[in-house]
Order: sequence, then structure tokens, then C-alpha cells
Amino acid sequence: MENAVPVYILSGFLGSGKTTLLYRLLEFWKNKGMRPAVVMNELGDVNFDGMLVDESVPMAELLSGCICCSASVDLSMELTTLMKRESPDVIVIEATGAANPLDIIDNVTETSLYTKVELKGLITVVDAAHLLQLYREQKGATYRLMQEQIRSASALILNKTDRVSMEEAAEVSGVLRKWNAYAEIIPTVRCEVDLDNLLDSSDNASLAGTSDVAVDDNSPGSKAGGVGFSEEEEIVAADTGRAAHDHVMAYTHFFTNPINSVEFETFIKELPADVYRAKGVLTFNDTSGRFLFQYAYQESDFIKITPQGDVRDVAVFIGEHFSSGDLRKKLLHLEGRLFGRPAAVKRSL
Ligand SMILES: Nc1nc2c(ncn2[C@@H]2O[C@H](COP(=O)(O)OP(=O)(O)OP(=O)(O)O)[C@@H](O)[C@H]2O)c(=O)[nH]1
Repeated sequence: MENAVPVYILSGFLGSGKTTLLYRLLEFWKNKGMRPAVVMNELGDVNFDGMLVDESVPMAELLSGCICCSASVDLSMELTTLMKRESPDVIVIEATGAANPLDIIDNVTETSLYTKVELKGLITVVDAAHLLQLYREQKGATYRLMQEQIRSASALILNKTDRVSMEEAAEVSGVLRKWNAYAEIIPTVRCEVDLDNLLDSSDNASLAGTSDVAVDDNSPGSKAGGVGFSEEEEIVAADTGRAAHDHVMAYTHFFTNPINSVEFETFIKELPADVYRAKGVLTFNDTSGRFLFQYAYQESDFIKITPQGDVRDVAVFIGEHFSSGDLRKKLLHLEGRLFGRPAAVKRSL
């Protein structure tokens, strides 16, 4: 398509390294004198990842749900508006880790019928250690979703290879090849990759959405199923009209008081295994400044930040079938307001 703006989709399960790759891509394009724009999608109510993106990068946010489930009009509208308002040279869509990429491919290709955008590639980032663990167990909704994200990719980043041995990296690489015969597989730590090569290989590979890859209609990302709300807390349904990722849930906790950093680290170490991802902005009472906190599969990171605008202390916990009530109690305890009025939102996705 002549003069169409290239669009790349970043896919990959929660915490695999999509945002890490996004930051690299943005720097790469800006260094080439290009104007990239981003569509960011988060399961929670807050766009933590956007906080570290340079303000010069135009950004559209789709919060509190998953683009693959929301009416395609949401994504199409954001793309069209970004095109008109910002005239970018390239657009990246960072999907939530629970997104089914085939639905997003559909949305983008549909948009390209009336807006000058062209889907160039779908880059899937894989957490080597997490996939290996799921592959050995060979079951679960997350496993099937990851499989779909890998199958649909035009390029595969095998990330977090620092968390596996060389033999294990080779084993996971074999799994990726088995599920996707065409995409280049690039092993990385923190998504450090030759980006010219990545984009070239992605551009040259075909996308599963336009080829004949088999898709399991009962897969977790497919549009089916309602969600029951049973907790007594304040509950906000993302949009009951939307299809749901019924295995994935998010709990958002708004903090009123600063907490102790050591106690918080202990709380994080004791998180149930079913909580596989958490992010937040926090103020501690024993150290100065504010922190962007990240947690993925037993590893946590704290980065000192100065959020723009009025950002409350808040943390989002994402996982499967965990007790948000238990997390809430522990967090209220850390805040010293166990019997205070709940300031929490539970969302089923
Ligand atoms: N050990 C290790 N950690 C990594 C690597 N790449 C990223 N991380 C860390 O993993 C966490 C998640 O990385 P993100 O880039 O935010 O992952 P994501 O896929 O965008 O996460 P979601 O947006 O929640 O789906 C962060 O704390 C990163 O610093 C890696 O290669 N090795």
C-alpha cells in the first residue's frame, strides 16, 4: 500500500518483556529522525508503562480491558485519530499480555481498509523460563494463549534467557519452532536485539492472520463466556457487553498511606503463585521519592520516578483465580488501616 503508515503489534504473555522492547523501538525510531506513535493497552486502570515513555511520543491509551475483546471500533478509532492528529511515521500497538493477537490483526487489517495504515508485523515476546515451565506441564489456559501468541508471530523474541540454562534455551527454541515454522527466533536478555534485523525479518515473514494457521476456537482469548462477580468489594465491570478472559483477573489497590519498603518486599515474596504480574506506583515511609514497581514471576524491580501530573499511589495485581480479598487485607495491614473503608477495585476481565 503506497504511503501507508506501518503498524507493528507487540504481543506476548504478561510480563514477558513487551514494554522493554517498546522502549527500545521508540529510541531506535527517534534516533532515525522518525516520529513513532503508540497505542497502549492495559488490563488495569492505570497505564504504568506509559509513565516512562518520553512525552514527545504521541500515545493513545486503551485501559481497563483487553483490545482483543473490546469492540474493534475502539482500536480502529484510536488508530484513525492518531493518524489524523499526529501524522506518525510508524505506529506500535502494545497489546495486553492476555490478548489474542488474531483479533488484533483483524482489527488492524479492517482499519487499513479506510485509513492509510498497513500491518507490517506481529512481534511476540516470550519469557523463556515461563514458557518452559508451562510446556512441561502441558496444560492450562495461559499455555494455550501463549501458543496462539507464538503461532501468530512474524518474529519471535525469546526473552529472559538469563533465567534459563543454555540447554533449556535450546529446548524452548525447539518448542517455538515446532509451533511457528516461519518466524525468526531471536534469543535475548532484556530484549536487546539488532532492531534493523528484527524489523526486516518481521516484515519478510507472513502473518498468521493472513495464512492458514489452525486456531482453537475454544482458546482463552476467543470471544466467549461471562464472568460472575462474587466479591463484596466495590466492583467495576470492564464492560459487561465485552467478551471476557475468564481465567485472568486483576485487582487494583489504591493506597492512602505510605508503606514500609521492607514489609512490602516481604509481601511481594509471599505473593501466591497465581499472581504472576504486578505493577504500581508507591511511596515508602522509610525512603524518599516515589517508585515504579514491577513484578513478574518471582522477580521484582523498583525504579525511582517522578510521575507527571496527579498520580495516586496504586498497584495492580494480575493473575488467575487468586483471592483479591486476601491481598487487600494484607495491603490494608501494610498501610495501617486494616479496618478502614475499602479503597479497592476488583475487576474481572
Ligand atoms: N531477568 C529478566 N528480567 C527481564 C528481562 N526483560 C524484562 N525483564 C523484566 O521483566 C519485567 C516485565 O517486563 P515488561 O517489559 O514490563 O513486560 P511486559 O510484557 O510489558 O509486561 P505486561 O505489560 O504486564 O504484559 C520488568 O521488571 C523487566 O525489567 C530479561 O530478559 N530478564
